[in-house]
Amino acid sequence: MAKQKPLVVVTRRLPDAIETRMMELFDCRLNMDDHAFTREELIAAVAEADVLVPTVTDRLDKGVLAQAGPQLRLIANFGNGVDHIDLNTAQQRGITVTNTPDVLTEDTADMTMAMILSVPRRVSEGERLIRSGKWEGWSPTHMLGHRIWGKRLGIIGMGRIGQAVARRARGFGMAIHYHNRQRLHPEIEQELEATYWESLDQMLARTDVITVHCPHTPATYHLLSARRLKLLREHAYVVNTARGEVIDESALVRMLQQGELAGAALDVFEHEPSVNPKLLEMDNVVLLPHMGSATIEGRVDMGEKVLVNIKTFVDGHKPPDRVLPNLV
Ligand SMILES: O=CC(=O)O
Repeated sequence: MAKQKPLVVVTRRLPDAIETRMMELFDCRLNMDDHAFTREELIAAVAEADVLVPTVTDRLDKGVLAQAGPQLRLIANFGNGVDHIDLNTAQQRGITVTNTPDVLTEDTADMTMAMILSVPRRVSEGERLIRSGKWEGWSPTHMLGHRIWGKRLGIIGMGRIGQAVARRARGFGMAIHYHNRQRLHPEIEQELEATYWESLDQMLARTDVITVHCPHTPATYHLLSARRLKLLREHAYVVNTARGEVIDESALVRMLQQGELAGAALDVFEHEPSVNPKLLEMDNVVLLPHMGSATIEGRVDMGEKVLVNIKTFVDGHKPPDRVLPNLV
């Protein structure tokens, strides 16, 4: 890199310790009021930056990346998912892309487990009742939910997060089923006592709770389509801490409205930050504002990864968490 200190543009506020270190290492432009960048601001950033540190709220599509200056060599994403970045265009332009895997696995799995428990056991509903001041005391038939123990969990996408969810769910007495492009190594499958379904359709028809852990790619867009959602049984629950786009959200809402599903717990949405208003009216739905990896420890670890990726890259080495160029 020609300049001594590369210009690093960071699109959102990061934990203090990370921003401080970032400013020591690089010539940094931070976003002090933490607003989500507009398209114009993103275009200005890619036109100028040597390194861009975006997040999931920045749509780096073909049009934006087409305006990148030749000096933009690295997009060091703060986050695991890179579906907001047009990887084809980045590849054509020879831009390296990194992400922050591993460090958010356990936090996201914890949140997923909380969501798996929350709808069948009516956690949010109960809390709302107390806050409304209308609770009249315990009764044997009041606020009955459904047992989780002994139920079948269907995991779509058995990567790091899917496996971490499987480990937790086994502790809650759930039977683990999964669908993945590739079958797990037999040793891991055995350790998790997991049943592999090559056919997603077949798994959907046989499980009680479905949880999504695959990335959003062109191949997984609406993987849970209207047709596939219909394969779920009426008592089934759908949990999503991955990406909203993997589920046909309108079809999901229709089914919930018609009582064709028992409930859903959603941390991600197809058109974030908008949430389908019909979901807001449903008691059997738990809604969270994309908080899967939102722990202080996790966000600091993610920031550390971003620092390491940038530093190794500007020092002329291959950054550890490369999404592009592909490792293969
Ligand atoms: O959603 C958050 C991430 O992809 O890290």
